[in-house]
Amino acid sequence: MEVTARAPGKIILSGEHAVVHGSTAVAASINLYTYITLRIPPPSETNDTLILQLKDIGLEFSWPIGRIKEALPESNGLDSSTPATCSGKFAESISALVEEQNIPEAKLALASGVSAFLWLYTCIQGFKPATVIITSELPLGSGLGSSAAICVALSAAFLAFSKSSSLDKGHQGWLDFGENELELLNKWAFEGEKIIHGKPSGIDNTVSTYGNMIKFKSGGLTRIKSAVPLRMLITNTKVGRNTKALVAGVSERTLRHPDAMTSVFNAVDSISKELSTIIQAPAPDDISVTEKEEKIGELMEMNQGLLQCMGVSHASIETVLRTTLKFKLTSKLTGAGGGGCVLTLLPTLLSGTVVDKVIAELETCGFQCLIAGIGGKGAQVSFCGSS
Ligand SMILES: Nc1ncnc2c1ncn2[C@@H]1O[C@H](COP(=O)(O)OP(=O)(O)O)[C@@H](O)[C@H]1O
Ligand SMILES: C[C@@](O)(CCOP(=O)(O)O)CC(=O)O
Ligand SMILES: [Mg+2]
Repeated sequence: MEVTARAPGKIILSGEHAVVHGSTAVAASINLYTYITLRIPPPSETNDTLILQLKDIGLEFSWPIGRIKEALPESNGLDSSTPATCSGKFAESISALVEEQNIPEAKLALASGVSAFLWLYTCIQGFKPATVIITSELPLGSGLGSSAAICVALSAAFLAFSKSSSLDKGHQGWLDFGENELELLNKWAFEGEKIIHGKPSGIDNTVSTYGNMIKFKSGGLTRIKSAVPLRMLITNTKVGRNTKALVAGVSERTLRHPDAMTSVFNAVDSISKELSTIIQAPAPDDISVTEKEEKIGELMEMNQGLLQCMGVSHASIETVLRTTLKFKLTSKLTGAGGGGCVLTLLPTLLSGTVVDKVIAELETCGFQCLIAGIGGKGAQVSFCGSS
């Protein structure tokens, strides 16, 4: 039996970090995906191992099923239709299973992703031998939601073969999940994100699960649709950072300055609500499109200022802001900040020559630029390999 699942990365148009503290945020999926292939051998095969291959990273991990049973005896009693949190004893046992794999020092950041894999696999699939292969088009730890995409794709692949799945296994090509199944896989993915992020808001796994564009607040989503296509340049500063540490840093600042930070979060909430209204408003002609884009740019600039207040900007991000401003373009960081990726709004009437010049200047700083498609499909599976 074999299934491949895919889940997209995302950009946050406004509201990162503040969304962890209850503010509204707006996010969209992008057309870069993480793929998970799950191969369950037939019962006649005697291989009694769980294998995890990180294809593009060139690493393979494996655990004898007996070792997993010994470390996590209780996880088999969990029910795949009731998402469970990996805490206390479970978290210690998962860490021990990951430590035994001796992940190379330089790749230790992967440990939390491997932990999320083990948790989701044992809870949803139990103690079956299998091979799980991960590939990703997303840069890891750059603000494009690779952690959420892996958790959503893992949950999608594992749930596709769970007892409760009603998916048509004879379907050719990519298959969408039904509403109830999406809700369940989003909840499982959130449990995986908790292992990687500590205190995620849930926006990343939600937009990766449902795709398109969403407004998100305190765990609740509203699907939104942009009335005009949005074009964003994504610049990867290639400065590595870790979402968990940045989220914790903002929480510590909030403890030190609760009143000031509450005001910052309230301002972000207003920005996100206004942004979502503007994005959805019809723009019948070029003038109204331009006016709309100017407002979006201004709101992005205001959000960036507030992200600086939260302490999550970085010298590399400031370099991108200064460079794009020379071309009268507005930018903001996206995701957790501290390096990672920056979004630059590319107005509809901006000429291709200017775009090329901005990209060339950013690339001379050592950054990497891409223009991703915004707002595609969310989690999907294919029972006959990827298509
Ligand atoms: N393809 C993958 N394979 C293994 N781990 C992954 C993969 N994608 C993401 N992860 C996990 O997610 C972490 C990055 O998540 P995070 O710091 O939230 O940044 P982002 O979500 O913006 O990429 C990685 O360090 C790793 O633990
Ligand atoms: C900073 C935050 O708002 C987004 C983090 O996104 P990313 O992991 O940097 O892609 C955290 C969250 O909402 O869980
Ligand atoms: Mg993440």
